[in-house]
Amino acid sequence: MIFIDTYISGVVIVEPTLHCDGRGYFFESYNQRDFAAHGIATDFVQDNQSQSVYGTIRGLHFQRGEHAQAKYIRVLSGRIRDVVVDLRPGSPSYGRHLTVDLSAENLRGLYIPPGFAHGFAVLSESAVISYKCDHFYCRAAEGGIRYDDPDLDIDWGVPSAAAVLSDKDRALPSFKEYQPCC
Ligand SMILES: Cc1cn([C@H]2C[C@H](O)[C@@H](COP(=O)(O)OP(=O)(O)O[C@H]3O[C@H](C)C(=O)[C@H](O)[C@H]3O)O2)c(=O)[nH]c1=O
Repeated sequence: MIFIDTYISGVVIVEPTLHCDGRGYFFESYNQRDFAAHGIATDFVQDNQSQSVYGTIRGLHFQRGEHAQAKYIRVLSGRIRDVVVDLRPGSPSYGRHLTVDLSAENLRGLYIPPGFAHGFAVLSESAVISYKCDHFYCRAAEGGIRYDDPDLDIDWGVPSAAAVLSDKDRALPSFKEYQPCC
């Protein structure tokens, strides 16, 4: 697998090595040794999977403090625009965001270290994503920032009239209002 560093330190695109033959293809979708060789120590404890219809925006979410999660996201079907916002105190890219389109066609994965708000928008009719987390879900530690925050000004690739969000996400605070600590 090939690791592509991005302009936000620690956020890495992962391109698998495909092995094709007359039956189809095979690739290693995750390899702890290869991640470590790229300087990414991983100890994932939970796998998540979600399916969403076109226009769904899930996020921007994070877990606070000791519950902060590193994630490794892949798309099993469809296409998404994945978005990360750097919330790491003191980071030179604090408050900057990165968008990466991931799909079942490009097979790209995205590794996100702890300290980021994460979300994605579904650009295809439907999308199924699968992602690894290195800390367990903790509802009490959940936080978030609204997807349409004017300061972040994120292009989700979905017209706002088509956006499908949970009530929880519609009620998230702005970047200015969110409380980063603890
Ligand atoms: C995240 C999570 C949720 N849940 C339960 C809680 C709710 O009853 C239900 C749906 O949760 P939620 O609406 O928070 O799901 P998403 O909007 O997909 O949240 C995720 O969206 C963005 C993209 C993320 O990166 C996070 O992993 C996560 O916040 O699943 C669990 O049981 N375990 C979990 O790990």
